[in-house]
Amino acid sequence: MKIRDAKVIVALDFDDVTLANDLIAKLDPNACRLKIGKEMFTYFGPEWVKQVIEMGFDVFLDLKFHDIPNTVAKACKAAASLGVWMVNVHASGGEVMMKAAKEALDSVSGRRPLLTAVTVLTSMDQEQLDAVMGNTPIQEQVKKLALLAQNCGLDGIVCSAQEAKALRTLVDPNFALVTPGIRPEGSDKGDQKRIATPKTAMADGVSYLVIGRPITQSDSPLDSLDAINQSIIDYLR
Ligand SMILES: O=C(O)c1cc(=O)[nH]c(=O)n1[C@@H]1O[C@H](COP(=O)(O)O)[C@@H](O)[C@H]1O
Repeated sequence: MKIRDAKVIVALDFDDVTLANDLIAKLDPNACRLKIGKEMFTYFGPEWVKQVIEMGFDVFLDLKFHDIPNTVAKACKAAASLGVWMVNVHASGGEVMMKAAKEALDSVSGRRPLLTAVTVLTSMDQEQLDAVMGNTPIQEQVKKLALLAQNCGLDGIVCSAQEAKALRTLVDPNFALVTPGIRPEGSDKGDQKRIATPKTAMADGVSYLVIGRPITQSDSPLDSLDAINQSIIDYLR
């Protein structure tokens, strides 16, 4: 199924590159984008990332950089050299770090990856956030980091779809809301806490839906992706 400007980013969290490549070979770059995260990058490295990009896919390199500004800036530049479509940092790294990342990407020649910032991980609920942050409501923390990221010139944030509706009234219309924790009706939550269905996420204004296990671990990943894309098309109609 081909859809224009694919909204689904399939999270490839495999420890076996053959399994990942088998799935990628069946996927259509017009029907989804791909996310390569810490596990696969650590096992299979930048050359494999380049191979996936050469197959025509937009790749979100999800390494969630969080370090001193100089280190994060250089890491972002390294990510850009691979030709990735999107790269992310942790917004809690702060203003100086995010601006350094943005400046580093602005200085690269050719296509510059989108730069997004993780706000509050979708695996966290209020109780977990309280344990690290004191008593700040999740929604408020996400809003604060979203505005900080936007003011630093980033292209968007990673948040849960549960915050999307409120954020849409706050951030620029083209500021990307990238939302993991997407669970089609009836699928297993796993370790995700702040979840939403693809349809609700779209209705609440998200830009991209990051979906891993509900697709990659399903009996028929292609059918699962098609069903999600169809629900998005139905919503957009
Ligand atoms: O940055 C991310 O992509 C991310 C941020 C976040 O807050 N929560 C989150 O789940 N992710 C990633 O999104 C993917 C979600 O995968 P599933 O839970 O299998 O759908 C994983 O690869 C996570 O690393």
